[in-house]
Amino acid sequence: GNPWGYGKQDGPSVWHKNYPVAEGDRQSPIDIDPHQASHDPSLGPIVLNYDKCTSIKIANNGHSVVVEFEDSDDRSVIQGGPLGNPYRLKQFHFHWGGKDCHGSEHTVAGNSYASELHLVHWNAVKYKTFEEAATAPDGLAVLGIFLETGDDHRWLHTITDVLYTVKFKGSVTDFKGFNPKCLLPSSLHYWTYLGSLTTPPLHESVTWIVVKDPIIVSEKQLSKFRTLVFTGEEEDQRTRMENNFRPPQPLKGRKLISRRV
Ligand SMILES: CN[C@@H]1CN(c2cccc(OC)c2)S(=O)(=O)c2sc(S(N)(=O)=O)cc21
Ligand SMILES: [Zn+2]
Repeated sequence: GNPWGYGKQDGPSVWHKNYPVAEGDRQSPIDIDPHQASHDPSLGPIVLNYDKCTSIKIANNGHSVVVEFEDSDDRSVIQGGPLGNPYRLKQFHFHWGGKDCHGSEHTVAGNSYASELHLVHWNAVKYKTFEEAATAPDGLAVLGIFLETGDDHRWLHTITDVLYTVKFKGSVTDFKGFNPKCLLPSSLHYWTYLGSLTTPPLHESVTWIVVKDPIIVSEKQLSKFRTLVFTGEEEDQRTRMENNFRPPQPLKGRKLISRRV
């Protein structure tokens, strides 16, 4: 079975037993209090160079649905903002709830969104491999985008229409030609802080960049994520994939910085 999950026995409240860093000083997600954020005028805009990005496959890893990218060169990078150099896009995935009232990992003034999209990037300037970067304090940069329910999202269909092909843990499907730029809101006003992976191994290696404006997706599109299961096809247990989010963690004195566009 899974070494960790989101259930009673293996969920976020017991992760610290196998991953003691869960109680560390820079854990994620956090509750974002917009009034606590300091404005840093020297903080520039986030720049996404995704025009040459190459998506490869979509997979169910038993925790979420993940779209993987070719990351053997600098064809798709994020830079600017708090980042000292370009970080390569490796994958994106989602977290969502069983109902629309919760599902995001970061919260804003205590409020949850229905889902949260994470675009995971790594510092290939300083580190030779993703795995090495994933354990370094400046190794990863994750762009977080909130999803709120409302009208249909015109591009999310490209993903929700193929979710039935990755229903079970371990399933993978070719997924080429998808550019995640179509999943971003128009304004990239963001908050940034130093944190961690929100899943085991919970490495404290992430510069978080959380975009303020949500994208709007329909309840019907979101419900398709809940047709995935945490379990493998060979298992007799079918556990619906939902509520795959970690609750907010203590800020422990960290500075939250905000950048208005
Ligand atoms: C299962 N969860 C993912 C684990 N990953 C991973 C894969 C391979 C090695 C490794 O550490 C050495 C980590 S990851 O870095 O791609 C990320 S980022 C992330 S989130 N929610 O904080 O954005 C979750 C995961
Ligand atoms: Zn995530």
